[in-house]
Amino acid sequence: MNKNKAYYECADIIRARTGMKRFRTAAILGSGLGSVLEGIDKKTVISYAELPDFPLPKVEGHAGNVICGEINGVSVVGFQGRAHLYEGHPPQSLLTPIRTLKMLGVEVLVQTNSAGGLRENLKPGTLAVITDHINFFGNIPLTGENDAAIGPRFFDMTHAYSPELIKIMKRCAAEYCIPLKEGVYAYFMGPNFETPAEIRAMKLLGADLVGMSTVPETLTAVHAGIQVAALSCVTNYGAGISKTPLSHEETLAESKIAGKKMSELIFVKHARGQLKGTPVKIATVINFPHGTGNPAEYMETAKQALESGADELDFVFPYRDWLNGNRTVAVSKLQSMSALRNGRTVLKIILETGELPDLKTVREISDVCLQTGIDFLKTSTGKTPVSASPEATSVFLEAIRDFGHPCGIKPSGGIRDYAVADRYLSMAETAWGKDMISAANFRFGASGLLDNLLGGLSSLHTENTVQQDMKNISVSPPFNNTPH
Ligand SMILES: O=P(O)(O)O[C@H]1O[C@H](CO)[C@@H](O)[C@H]1O
Ligand SMILES: Nc1nc2[nH]cnc2c(=O)[nH]1
Repeated sequence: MNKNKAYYECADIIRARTGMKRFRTAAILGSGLGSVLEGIDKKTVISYAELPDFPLPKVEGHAGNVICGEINGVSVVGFQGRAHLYEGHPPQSLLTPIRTLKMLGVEVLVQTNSAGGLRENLKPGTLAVITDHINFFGNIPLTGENDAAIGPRFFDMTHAYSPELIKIMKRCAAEYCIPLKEGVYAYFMGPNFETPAEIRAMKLLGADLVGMSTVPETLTAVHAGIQVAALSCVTNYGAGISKTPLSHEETLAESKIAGKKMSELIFVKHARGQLKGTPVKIATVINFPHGTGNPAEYMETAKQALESGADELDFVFPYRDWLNGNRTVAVSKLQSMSALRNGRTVLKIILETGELPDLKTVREISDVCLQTGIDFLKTSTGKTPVSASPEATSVFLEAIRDFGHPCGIKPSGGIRDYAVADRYLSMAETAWGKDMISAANFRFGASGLLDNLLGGLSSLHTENTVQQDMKNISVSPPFNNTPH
């Protein structure tokens, strides 16, 4: 093998920067899907620009970073974005990323892409596993001199997309309730989207999906003996089927939603794996941050989160519906979310009190939430100019007192120091009695607060006493019975 090839050097750089010798699994994240690996453990980010001969993506939605780390203890190398031939890269330049993976020991490559759907059931937002592809464009990375040390001159493509990996993907999707379709991907070089006649022709030929990527990488990986799985996120119907003109903006907007769905699923599941056997609870936000999400999508996300092991859901109340006079719509969305819970789910409702016009509205929405039987009233997302306020918290406390059934409160957003936190805590103690406050009915939502609190506490107590205090907070009973 020719040791001067750039992919040796790229692999050496990745090994040196990460301190990891070998990676078993790799992922290529397509248009708008780059965020899928953001939350992996032991993350190292390396720009493609630091790697010799690595083709740099020139199109929006392809960040151009290698992200390395671990998921559930498995070493993973991910490419945030890819170069496409339509950007003007010589076909052979696409060998470098895949052969770098080969040099790193990668055995399985999972590709993702954004694609057009050619069938009714492949509508925007659908995820589909690729079972095979059609490629009429001869200009692929493997034309030219063959490197026999990597793979043979002629190679078999009968099972280009590993049947074993397809089975595993389908099994995982079923296990985690992810609707997953399948299809044959037709490769067009782009950069134009297809004509309606091309789409009709592709349908006749047996294609289900259409896109401008993935195939060059699949060919290069199969040649190198790497197993390939590929997942399309359908961002639009193909030309002529779609009612609107196609655009990259649409691709990015749709893939952002699906990408979020993919990563939420991966990371709730991941968090459950990491936290197995510990008392730490897993919560995820739903309909976040504006409360204006598509119900079909956020219900699906919530369902998947629960299936993946989430303990708690923080649902943003559709307050804009409410403020626009669509109160019934807002209440029905709340009820649907509440109905999704299993026996142990804790449901917190974020009212976004800083966006509500007055305290009367805070009270009206609090009452509706309490009647729905939710577990916590939470003030804010932290994403609006006004977050938690003592006034809104006081309305929560009154509403819960008047309702007569246990429900917790969670002031959230903008609470950064001990003194402010203490004020909220004192309000709850006055309303409910000091001994009645526990983690089951009083929480803070403030990522910046913990260090400040621990700092404050440790100046008053020894470390052991602090731990004892924290334990006491979480075990003392809330009301006569726990929140439902
Ligand atoms: O396949 P990826 O790179 O995900 O992106 C797809 O979306 C872009 C068009 O909007 C094209 O690059 C097409 O191939
Ligand atoms: N070629 C092609 N690529 C896409 N990427 C996202 N949608 C499409 C599409 O309809 N056609």
